[in-house]
Amino acid sequence: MFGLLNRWLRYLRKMSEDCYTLVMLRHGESEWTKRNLFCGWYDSKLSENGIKEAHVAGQILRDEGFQFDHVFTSQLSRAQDTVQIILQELGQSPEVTKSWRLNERHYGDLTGYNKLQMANKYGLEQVQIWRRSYDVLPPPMTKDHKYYQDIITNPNFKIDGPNEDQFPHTESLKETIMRVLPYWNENIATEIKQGKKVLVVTHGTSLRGLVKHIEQLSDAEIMKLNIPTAIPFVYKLDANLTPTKPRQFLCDEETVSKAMEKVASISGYEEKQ
Ligand SMILES: O=C(O)[C@H](O)COP(=O)(O)O
Repeated sequence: MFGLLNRWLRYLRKMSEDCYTLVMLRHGESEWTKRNLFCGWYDSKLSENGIKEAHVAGQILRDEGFQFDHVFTSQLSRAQDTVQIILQELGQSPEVTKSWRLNERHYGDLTGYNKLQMANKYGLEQVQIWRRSYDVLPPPMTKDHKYYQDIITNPNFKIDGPNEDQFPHTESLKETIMRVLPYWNENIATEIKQGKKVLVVTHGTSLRGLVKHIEQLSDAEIMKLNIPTAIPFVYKLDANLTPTKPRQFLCDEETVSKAMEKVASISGYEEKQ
């Protein structure tokens, strides 16, 4: 009887121990983020500042002694270029896997428009609903949209999909999660459970989807989260990939909260038409 109880207690203790470490980060600032434009599936490059941010992220990971076996990223250059810079700083060459399923959410018809100008046109409240609500879709991108051809013909989106039926014309966080989660379960979670040291480098909304799932946040809680560019954050996970501690950003609290405020706000740059 006692033997059985002891074994059961040992099992429970083991389940709540840190088994795995997962590191995630959002790519460095892109040219379009700098210009305060809705970007989504448009393949905007890293800005000069974004390149610097990626170097700093790599240096932080190097100084903290992280070694990675497998990096997962999206099919968008701003994330892939961030990965290359980080690996250069780390002096490591782990396997790198890219998938459209980790792309930023598709921002529909808003793509390419200035966030502040959209707030002036539709009201700040509506723009914030499009940006942060769980399931309100931005208006869809139609074929006559200025950036439709650029996006639909991106050769990177022909490598592992999406096929025609899967190609989005707009996405909320809910639709983003619906394509990110199967990829997490089938590819990323399986690697972590095999003991591989995994780094995930993606985008604001695809990361919010992953954070929502990992931390089991409610629809209301995730609306309040803004993920800063290029600040790595770490999870300690148990055998079921449940966090044993709160997510930890590898940066001082003040810098993280300022960077989060910057992401939340759209009061910055307004383009001259
Ligand atoms: O696609 C974009 O415009 C950005 O990556 C995220 O922008 P947001 O913070 O307005 O969602």
